Amino acid sequence: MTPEFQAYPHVPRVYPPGKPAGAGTQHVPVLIVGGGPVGLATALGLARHGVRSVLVEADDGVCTGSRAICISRRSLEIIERLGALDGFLAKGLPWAGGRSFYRDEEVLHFSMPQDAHQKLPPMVNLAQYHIEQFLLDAAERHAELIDIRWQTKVTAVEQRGSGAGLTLATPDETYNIDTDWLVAADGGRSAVREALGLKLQGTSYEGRYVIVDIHLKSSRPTERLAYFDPPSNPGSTVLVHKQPDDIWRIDYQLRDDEDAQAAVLIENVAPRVDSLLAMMGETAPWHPVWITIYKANALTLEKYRHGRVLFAGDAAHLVPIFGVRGANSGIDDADNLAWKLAHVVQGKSSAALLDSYCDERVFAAHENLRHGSKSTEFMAPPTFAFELMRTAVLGLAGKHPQVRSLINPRQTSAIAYARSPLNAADTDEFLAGPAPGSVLPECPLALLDHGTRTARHMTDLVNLGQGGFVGLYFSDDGAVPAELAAVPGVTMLAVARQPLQAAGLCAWDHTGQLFSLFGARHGSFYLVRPDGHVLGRWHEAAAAHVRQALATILTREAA
Ligand SMILES: O=C(O)CCc1cccc(O)c1
Repeated sequence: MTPEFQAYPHVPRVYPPGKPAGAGTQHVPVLIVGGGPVGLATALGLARHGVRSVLVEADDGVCTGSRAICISRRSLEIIERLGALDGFLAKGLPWAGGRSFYRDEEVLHFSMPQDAHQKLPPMVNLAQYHIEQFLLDAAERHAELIDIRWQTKVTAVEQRGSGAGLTLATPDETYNIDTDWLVAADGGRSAVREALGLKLQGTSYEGRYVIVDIHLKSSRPTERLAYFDPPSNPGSTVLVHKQPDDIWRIDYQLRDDEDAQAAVLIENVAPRVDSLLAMMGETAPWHPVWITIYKANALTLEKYRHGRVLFAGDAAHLVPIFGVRGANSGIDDADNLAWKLAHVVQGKSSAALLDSYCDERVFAAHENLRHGSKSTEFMAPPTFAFELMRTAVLGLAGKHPQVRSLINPRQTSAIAYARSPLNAADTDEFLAGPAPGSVLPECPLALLDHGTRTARHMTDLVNLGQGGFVGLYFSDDGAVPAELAAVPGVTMLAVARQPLQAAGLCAWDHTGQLFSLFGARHGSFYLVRPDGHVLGRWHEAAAAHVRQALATILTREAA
């Protein structure tokens, strides 16, 4: 019998059409198109700096259907800075690894980096409507800075030297709006990208996957399960992920000769799900919730800055789902863009800073596409040669651990901007620690704030900068030299072996690990950007080094 569809256990709020702020053409400093995770994260990032934005979204609320499902540790770090983490941790299902099977043999058991240093799980699973809802809840707490206009479509974009003019249409009216800066976070079918006549470049893969969300009660742990040529679905590749609320995501590969329209019909999906669940030993009744079809794309724009228009997320790049770099790379785009755009809007930096958004995030997209393409070529071999290689690897992996790394799904991880034009190149030799452009390694510490001690982690220190730069001065006793403490625009903290002379904020290395993790000695100094990437580091830092590194960013000449 064909199982009955069930609704997702989430009833999204329906918002009325947004309204223009008054009569005539309104002028706003920043207009964000797209109310998905990337648009919301950008608006929240700007709000953190006190920058107002108008966000327009074509739909009447958060998305229906579950799209992205895996949020990485790096994204969670960013989301914490945006003030939205609690819901992600309360609702999301944490996981740290997975298993791959070839026919009926387990050929890989992988773990993502996870140790006692970490504050956040390597990954949490939750539906995209949850992701959007938690970000939206945070945005609604900043209603004075974020003006969200639902049911608002972009029908025309005119680029100007000083910004852009847009025509917006709601079911009730059409109006014009001018903006100094336009952020296009309007997804894979971006209306802004279309209006500007820009094209994504790269590879579109032919292999098709059916994506099914089902409702199923099961006490299985949360892990990534990949089945290659399983007895339940011979010749196919199947991925299984657990989501909150007894929802399960199943992705299975279609044969080349299968008809796409027929493939998404429940009568054709149900037998495959039945046989998969039977193979897995799942006996509880299940119900389909959502079915769609997917083809992997590895595409990007060549530039993400086009004058006053900035592209982010799927509007800028389309990354294969395998390895979960889609939503996660978009959240990273938003994090990189928001502080830079805020600096420009507030007159602290010239518009040229936004070229580094393009440099860094286009570089990141190419890294993501490289890994995502390798994963796709393994999950859905595009040619006979790839197929042959995969069969050989899977056949050998059971007995030969050396080949197992080729099956590893290459899950997303933070990207180091090793060649960023912003980096202050190393002039001192560091034997360990994050190089300029890298993110901070995680480690527990004790934060002392004028005598009060709290348990914290390294990445929490980025938040103490309240959107600005943070200086970490490694010191035996917790004292920071007066000339460093006086550098404007930097929240200065001592990282102390023993906080005997600590005045103000001090990170006490109470477990004795921080100095070696950072390759630091007494006097070493790390300058950290608002997005947690290292700008520069020195063993004997002078205020002049820090001022010079900041000057690359905090210049006010017109671009
Ligand atoms: O585990 C993977 O590599 C992909 C998981 C995933 C992510 C987003 C959508 C989807 O259907 C599966």
